[in-house]
Amino acid sequence: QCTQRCRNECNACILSYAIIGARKAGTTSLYRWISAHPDAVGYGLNRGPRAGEVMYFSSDKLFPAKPVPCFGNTCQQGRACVNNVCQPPHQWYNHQFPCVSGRKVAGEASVAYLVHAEAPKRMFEYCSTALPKIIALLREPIARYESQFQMRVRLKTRGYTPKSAADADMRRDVHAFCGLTKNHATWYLHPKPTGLFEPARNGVYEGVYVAHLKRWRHAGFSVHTLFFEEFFSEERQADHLRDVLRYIGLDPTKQDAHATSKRKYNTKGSDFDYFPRHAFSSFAQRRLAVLFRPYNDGLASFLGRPLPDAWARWPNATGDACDESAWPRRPGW
Ligand SMILES: Nc1ncnc2c1ncn2[C@@H]1O[C@H](COP(=O)(O)OS(=O)(=O)O)[C@@H](OP(=O)(O)O)[C@H]1O
Repeated sequence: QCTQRCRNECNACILSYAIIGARKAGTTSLYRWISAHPDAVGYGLNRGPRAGEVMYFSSDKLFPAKPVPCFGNTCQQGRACVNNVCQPPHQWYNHQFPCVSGRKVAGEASVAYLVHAEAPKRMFEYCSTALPKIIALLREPIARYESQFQMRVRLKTRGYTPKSAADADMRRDVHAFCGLTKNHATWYLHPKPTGLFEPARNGVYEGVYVAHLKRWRHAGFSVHTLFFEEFFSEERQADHLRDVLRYIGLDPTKQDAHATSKRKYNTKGSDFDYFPRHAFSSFAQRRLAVLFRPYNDGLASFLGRPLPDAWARWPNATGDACDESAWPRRPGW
C-alpha cells in the first residue's frame, strides 16, 4: 500500500491507461484530449507532438536482455535489487510524470508499444496487480504507412530526404517482410514474433495489427480497439471521447468533450507540400491492399466486428503481393 501523497514516490505501478498505437493513427490528439480532463495526469504536455511518448516499455536499453547483477546489494539509477539482479528503473519511470495524487489518473501514449515484441510483457510485470486499460487506435494500414513515410521525409529521419520515394520505400519493406514471413506461413499466430523485425523499421509490419493485438492479448491484456476513420468523425467524436474517458475511469461530465474534441494535434503533415513521389502509386497501393487483406480479415474476426468501409481499398486487386518480378523499374514517379 502506497502511503505517499504522490503515488509516483512509491515503487509501484502508477499507470491507469496506455495508448499503444498505432503510429500515425491520431494518438497525439486522443492523448491530449484525455489529458485536458481535470483528473488526468499527462506526461510531456509541453513536448508538442511527442506528448505522452515516454517509450519506456519499448526501450531495450532500460530493459537489457542480460540480467544486470547488483553490486554490493545496490543498483544504479535507484533500481531495486531483487535476488541479486537489478530491476528495471520503475522509480525513474514514475518520476517522469507529475504528481499522481488521490484519484488522479495517469496515462501515456507511446506508439512503439503496439509493435514492440517485449512491451506487453514488460508492462504486465510492472503493473501485474492492477493492469492499466490499453487503447489501440488503428488506421487503415496503407494510409497509415503513407502518413509515416511522409513524416520521415518531412523530419528527414533515418536518412530520408525529399528525394525519397514512397514506392521505393514500400518495395524495400515488402521485400523484407515477405522474405522473413514467406517460410513461416503462420508466423503471426505466434504471440511473440521476436527477431522478425525491429520495431518502427518496417511500414508493412506496423500495419499487420492482428499480429500485434494477439501478442498483447497473449500477455494478459484486453485491448480497447478504436478505428481512426470512425473515431474522428465530426459529428460523433465528442461522444467517442466521452466513451474513452468512461473506459479509463474518468468522469466525462467534468470535461467539455465537445470543445476539447474540436482541436486537432500533430496534423503538420497536411500543411506540408509533398511531391507526387511521396504518395504511393496505384500499383503500389494494389500490392499493399493484397498484402494487408488477410491480416485485415484476421483483425475483423479477432475483434468480432467489421472494419470501417475505408479499409476495403482496391477490393478487386489480386495476385501475389510478394512477387517482385512485375514491379516497375522505377516505381512511383
Ligand atoms: N482530430 C483529428 N482528426 C483527423 N485526423 C487527425 C486528428 N488528429 C490527428 N490526425 C491525423 O493523425 C495523424 C497523426 O497521428 P499521430 O498523432 O498518432 O502520429 S504520431 O505517430 O504520434 O507521430 C496525422 O495524419 P496525416 O495528416 O495523414 O499525416 C494527423 O493529421
